[in-house]
Amino acid sequence: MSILDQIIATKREEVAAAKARVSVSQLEKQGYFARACHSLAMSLVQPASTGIIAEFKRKSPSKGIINDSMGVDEVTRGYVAAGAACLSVLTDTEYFGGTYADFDLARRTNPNTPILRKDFMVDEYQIVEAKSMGADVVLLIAAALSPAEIKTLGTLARSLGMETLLEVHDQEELDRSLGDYISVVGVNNRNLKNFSEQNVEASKVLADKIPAQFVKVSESCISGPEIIKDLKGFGYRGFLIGESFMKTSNPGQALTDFLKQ
Ligand SMILES: O=C(O)c1ccccc1NCC(=O)[C@H](O)[C@H](O)COP(=O)(O)O
Repeated sequence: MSILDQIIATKREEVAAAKARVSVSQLEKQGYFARACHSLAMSLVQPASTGIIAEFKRKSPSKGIINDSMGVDEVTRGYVAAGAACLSVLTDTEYFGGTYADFDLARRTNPNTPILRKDFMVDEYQIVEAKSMGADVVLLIAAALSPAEIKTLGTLARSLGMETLLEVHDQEELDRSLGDYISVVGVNNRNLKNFSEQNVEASKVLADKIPAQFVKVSESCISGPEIIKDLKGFGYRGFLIGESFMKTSNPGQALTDFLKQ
């Protein structure tokens, strides 16, 4: 069983437990459910946008502990001050050390910035939950979902006013997953089945395969500003970065330094 299969199996158990605790109709009455969302796509295409989607990430299956000493409020405030176009906040606890409380604090700290709920979405319940948490964008990972599941989850997310970030790693995933329920296409440079790649080749290979109407985002393994310059030449407008910032003692400053070079 790959790590992705393990994560998805755990996620299905967690969702079943969450459904037993809080019903969909309760979710629809609470939190930020009625809030209007910010647009990730619009934020990325602004002429002055940095394109950076800055991630709060404590640990990961590929790297282990990255940063377990800093708070989400301090880190995300630093990211936004440095010019992040969007925040990404992990809500998976088991594998990434994120929590719903992290998301809530990021939302309250940064009311005017789009925030991606970074988790493994496998059930419509999580889409409603994301809206009630105050998410603007949800992630749909093609390696973990069938085309029918992507359509169902994406259609629901869009009907609730959120955007969808479709994540693919190769052309087969891209070709079977696109639809009008997808807002933005992200190429994950990391192969989630075996963590083999540590470069951004996947983004380069897929750049001209992504239809022009979708804003392109490159995700993972972005270790320096020169890589962003290179990817911009391939048409990328968004750059999802976690570890490079989170492994420093001041992630906001690390983003500032990235943007200066
Ligand atoms: O990061 C992992 O090890 C990982 C393992 C299994 C599934 C997903 C995983 N990462 C999710 C991500 O998409 C990254 O957190 C995100 O793109 C930022 O990547 P990085 O800049 O390399 O931290």
